[in-house]
Amino acid sequence: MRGGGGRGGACGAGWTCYHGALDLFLLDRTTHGRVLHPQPHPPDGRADRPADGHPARGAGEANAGAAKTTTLALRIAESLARNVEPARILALAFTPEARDVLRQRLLDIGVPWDTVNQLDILTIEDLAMRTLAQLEGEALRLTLQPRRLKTHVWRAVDAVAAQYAGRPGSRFAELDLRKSETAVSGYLDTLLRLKARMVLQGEDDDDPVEAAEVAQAPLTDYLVALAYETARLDGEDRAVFRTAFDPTYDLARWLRREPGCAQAFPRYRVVVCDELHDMNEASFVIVEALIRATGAFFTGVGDKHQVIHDQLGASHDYLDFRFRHAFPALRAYPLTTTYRHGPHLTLAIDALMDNRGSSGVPDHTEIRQLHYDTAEDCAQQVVAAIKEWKKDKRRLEQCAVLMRDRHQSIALENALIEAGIAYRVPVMKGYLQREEILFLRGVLAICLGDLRAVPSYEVRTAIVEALAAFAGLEAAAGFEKVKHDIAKEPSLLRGFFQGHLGGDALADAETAFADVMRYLEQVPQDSPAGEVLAEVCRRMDVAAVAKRVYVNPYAASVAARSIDGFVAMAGKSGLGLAAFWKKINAAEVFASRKREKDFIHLDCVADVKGQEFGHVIMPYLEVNEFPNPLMPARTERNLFYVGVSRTRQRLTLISPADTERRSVFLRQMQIAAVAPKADQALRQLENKVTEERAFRLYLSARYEEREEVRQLGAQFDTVRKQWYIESGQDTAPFQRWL
Ligand SMILES: Nc1ncnc2c1ncn2[C@@H]1O[C@H](COP(=O)(O)OP(=O)(O)OP(=O)(O)O)[C@@H](O)[C@H]1O
Repeated sequence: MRGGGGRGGACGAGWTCYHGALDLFLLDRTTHGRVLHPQPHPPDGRADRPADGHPARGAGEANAGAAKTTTLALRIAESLARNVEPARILALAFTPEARDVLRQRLLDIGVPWDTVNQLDILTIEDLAMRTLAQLEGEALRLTLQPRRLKTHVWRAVDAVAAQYAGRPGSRFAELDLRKSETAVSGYLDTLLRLKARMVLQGEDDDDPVEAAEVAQAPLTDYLVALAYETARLDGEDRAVFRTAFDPTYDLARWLRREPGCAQAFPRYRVVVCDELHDMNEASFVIVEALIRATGAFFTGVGDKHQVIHDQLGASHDYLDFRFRHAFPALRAYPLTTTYRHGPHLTLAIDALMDNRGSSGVPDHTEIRQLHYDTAEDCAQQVVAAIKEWKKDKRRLEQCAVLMRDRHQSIALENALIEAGIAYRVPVMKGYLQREEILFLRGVLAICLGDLRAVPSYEVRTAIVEALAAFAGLEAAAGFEKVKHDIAKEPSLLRGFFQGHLGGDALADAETAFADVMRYLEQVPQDSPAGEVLAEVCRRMDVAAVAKRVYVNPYAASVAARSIDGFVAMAGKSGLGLAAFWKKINAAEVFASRKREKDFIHLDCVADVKGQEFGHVIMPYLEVNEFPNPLMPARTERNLFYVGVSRTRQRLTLISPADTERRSVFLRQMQIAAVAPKADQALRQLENKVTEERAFRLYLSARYEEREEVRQLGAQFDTVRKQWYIESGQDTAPFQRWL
């Protein structure tokens, strides 16, 4: 049973390596973050050993890269080595990205593929869906888009109006009931917060005025939330519809009401949970019930500075005291040394977060700063930073461009395409495939009568969907079928939308799309693309349409900025409609080509939690971009921290040439001020390594030779990622690697 996956040079050996790595990890007293063990003994009853022997500290210091995920992977590997069946091990995370990183880390430390596949590695939402399906006897279906929830919110508003409003002298007389896009978004935000915190009472329970006060929600929002939930649950246990997070909430409700439901959880013996800083009340109810019902040995890790989902009720309270309160036998171990980057970045991050951490990596992690005047200039700097990395003979796949938001990707993607640099966009779609841009592509396709030029069937379908969403036609009868018909036979596109011109759907639509269609009918095909798209946006008042489509003002503002960027790009290209259409379709072919190597990652910071890259490039570090003024200041700082702390070897920060316009975070990192202290810390680490080297002989063995050297008695240095033998050891068997 040998390790299947793994990065070149990482542990990569089989079972015994788990013990080797685990022992090394446990004996090393410089680890980081926070590890919680509610039960004192692992499954086989052997006394558990603390990560660093320290008693729990009050608030718990935490840094990124302090081996939290690795600790969980090792805990699982250790359990497997002690013959716990894989099917009785559960690894939990809060986001799909964190779940995938945990899975990859197991492969990295050498757990074989087939064993990893037998483990349950789930998000809490996955677990909730699976358990609810079992309790309810059928698979769950989710409604995912907020705009589809709008009618439910409107009905809830009507229900509240019918029940309370206008009662003279009543304390409900001043209810502020509205149905605008902004109001709907506000109601949905409050609803999510109330559910995440589990503070929404039943309709017949307490006095709603008092309940709203306790829940710290405006009375109107609270009543709308109550009416919405009453309709969603239809007075029954089973939900009439569910959107994201509802499975977690519904399972938590079941468990509170009928604790016996917890018997539906499989009989896990070992449960680990990553990113506990993302925990909210509903998730906590589930995890607590799971631990109690199964009696599993639990290990959880978290870092309070990585709380970026506070709109979902995430809080470090769970990490700090809720677990301790629920499980008095819990033991907490601080993890305070990062193994991801050297002291220069560690100390700059400490200055940013007002934290005290240290580094265990004897390397000078470079922090480079570049500056720009315009968005395009910034994108060119990104290209230059990538080329420099390549020139230094580093792998492109180790390079990630991390943005605050997706609207920034237009200039970046164009610059990458122009420079012939391949890129991957794992969570965030490339800009050409995002809904608001698909809408504009749809406009071009109608104008030129050339949807056929889009090679992918899925993208053609998505274009028709986006056009319908922006035109307010999604709900038109038979649209589902029509959408696929058009994708199969692209020539139907124009006719479909023209068909609505004289008819009722478009004429009555709340958007000005009918006017746009009439404009497109007569626009000359050799018109400049930028002008046509700008006119379409003006006629439609596209910012207002984005608010209707995306409901949430923040999401709408990002979409509107994305559209502005695309129209500006069309204008700057100076191309006519046909030439611009050809150019973007060719760009899409380039961007969506599948590649196994020689590509960089392009993603939003919020979506790369848990991951790490050799070179992190953070562009557009300017006022009004990062921090984003629409979001809470603390969350923005945490998000920036998540971004910079993904770095292993090099961090490139790109900000405006004008110092006034630079992001406040750059100043807060105090990069120059901490450098002398970092130099000193680095020297100490290097001395330590030199001392260790006096006792170690490092081997030049390659990854493929790991088994051979291991069997001959070599050991693996996880920091240097290199095999070695002790100085007194017989060197004869190792001559060819010395
Ligand atoms: N004992 C160790 N010695 C050397 N390297 C280690 C050790 N433990 C972990 N690492 C390496 O340190 C890096 C960071 O580890 P890991 O991803 O587990 O940290 P984390 O605390 O989960 O990070 P984050 O929360 O920021 O995502 C990884 O590359 C891992 O292989």
